[in-house]
Amino acid sequence: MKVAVLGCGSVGSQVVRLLLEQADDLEARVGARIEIAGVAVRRLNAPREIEVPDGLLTTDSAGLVARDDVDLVIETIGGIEPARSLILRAFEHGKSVVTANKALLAEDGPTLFEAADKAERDLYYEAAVAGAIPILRPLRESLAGDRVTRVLGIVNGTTNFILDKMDTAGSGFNEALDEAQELGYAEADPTADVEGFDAAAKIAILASLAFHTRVTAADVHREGITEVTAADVKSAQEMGSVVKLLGIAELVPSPGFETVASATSSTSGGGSDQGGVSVRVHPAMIPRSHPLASVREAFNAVFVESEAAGQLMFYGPGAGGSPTASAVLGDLVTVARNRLAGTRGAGESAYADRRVLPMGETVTRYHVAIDVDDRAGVLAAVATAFADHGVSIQTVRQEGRGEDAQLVVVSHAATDAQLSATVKALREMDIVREVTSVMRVEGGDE
Ligand SMILES: NC(=O)C1=CN([C@@H]2O[C@H](COP(=O)(O)OP(=O)(O)OC[C@H]3O[C@@H](n4cnc5c(N)ncnc54)[C@H](O)[C@@H]3O)[C@@H](O)[C@H]2O)C=CC1
Ligand SMILES: N[C@@H](CC=O)C(=O)O
Ligand code: NA
Repeated sequence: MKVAVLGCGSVGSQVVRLLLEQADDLEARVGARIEIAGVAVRRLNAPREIEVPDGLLTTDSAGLVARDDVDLVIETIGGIEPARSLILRAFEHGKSVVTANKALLAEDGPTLFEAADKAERDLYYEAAVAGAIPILRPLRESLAGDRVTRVLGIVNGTTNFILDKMDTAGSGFNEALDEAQELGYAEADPTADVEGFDAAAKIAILASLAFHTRVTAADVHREGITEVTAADVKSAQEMGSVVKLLGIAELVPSPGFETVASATSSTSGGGSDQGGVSVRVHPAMIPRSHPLASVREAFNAVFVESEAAGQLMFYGPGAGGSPTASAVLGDLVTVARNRLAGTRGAGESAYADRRVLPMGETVTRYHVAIDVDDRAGVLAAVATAFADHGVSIQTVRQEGRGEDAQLVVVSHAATDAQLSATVKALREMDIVREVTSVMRVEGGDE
């Protein structure tokens, strides 16, 4: 079998290395030798991490994917174009495709799935979410008989590294970002990481698979970590929590349904049901006892809750050329085997067609730290602001006295709209000097 590799950057170069170094083992596992037909690059003599054998490099990516002798195409160029056109062209010419491209899948996955269906070929993309960690195949295959209710993920290595440094070394945001860039985790332009775009693409892909529906990056409520301050991190520490950038996808029962289980058990013949989904990326405080709190440095983890299996956690390296290439090669073995057997894996499963809730309707909890005047009636006034917006308080503690008095309130679950209206009202109160920290709370009791 012949494989075309598109792109020879961090991931593509490691894919080529593994294809060459492990050719004999791959042959034994697949049942056919996998040879590289060509490696498409932008410039033939650019510096590369590996030496590509003579005659394989080409700048004609469109020609390579259409070649008659090519069976399989690996796309590691990234971005929307020309990656999308090349993948569509590969399907038009009957190739099976493996890609690491989360941005493209999250923006325009359905176009790719439809092309794969029409061509009756495979489209596999394990590397696109959390790098080496097997998470898409478990959702698509291992958990296909269960009902997933929630996915919580630390799916961006750069932001986890920054938040971890702020927590453990007391680093400031910029200092931690500089270190992440020096260590090669962050992109040269780290906007996609720190503003949550990368995590948003990944949680859109996870939500689609977990809930058998279509969720695109545009559906995801997204907040990055640029506003996270040392005060937020300290406030989290004081309540035994840690700040993480979380990708969250959860099944939400429709009004009138008591639980997710009752909503989903109403499934009709066509498979659609009454539950919607909330899909979001934002910083959140989680208790240090939660398994995700132990995910340090640039590691990733995806915590899955399902009705029958209960809680599962998938952990490991979510970025880097070699770990990501491991996931690409795993997919390659599967699609090559399928091709030899004249079959294909499961395609897109989007039968449930669920509504994506606006953030205002999403039920969350807030941690709010407020600098206040330390005098009689202040606590009651603050509590009233919460009550006026229908938000119940779980805990309040006071820190400091006089000029330094601070109230730290953790709410019970309420809609995000109720909670943000409460914070707005607090900011307008005379007794409130400053609202110093507002952050959502996840992973604890409601
Ligand atoms: N680097 C990582 O840790 C991870 C990357 N990914 C995904 O893997 C993909 C590749 O990422 P990286 O290797 O990190 O990016 P990269 O920027 O290191 O490599 C992309 C390569 O594609 C080349 N390229 C651009 N246009 C081309 C064209 N028209 N024809 C041929 N080559 C072209 C570029 O010159 C570059 O060498 C992206 O979709 C990324 O999101 C996924 C998980 C982790
Ligand atoms: N920049 C990403 C790389 C992989 O997706 C990250 O930091 O996780
Ligand atoms: Na993965």
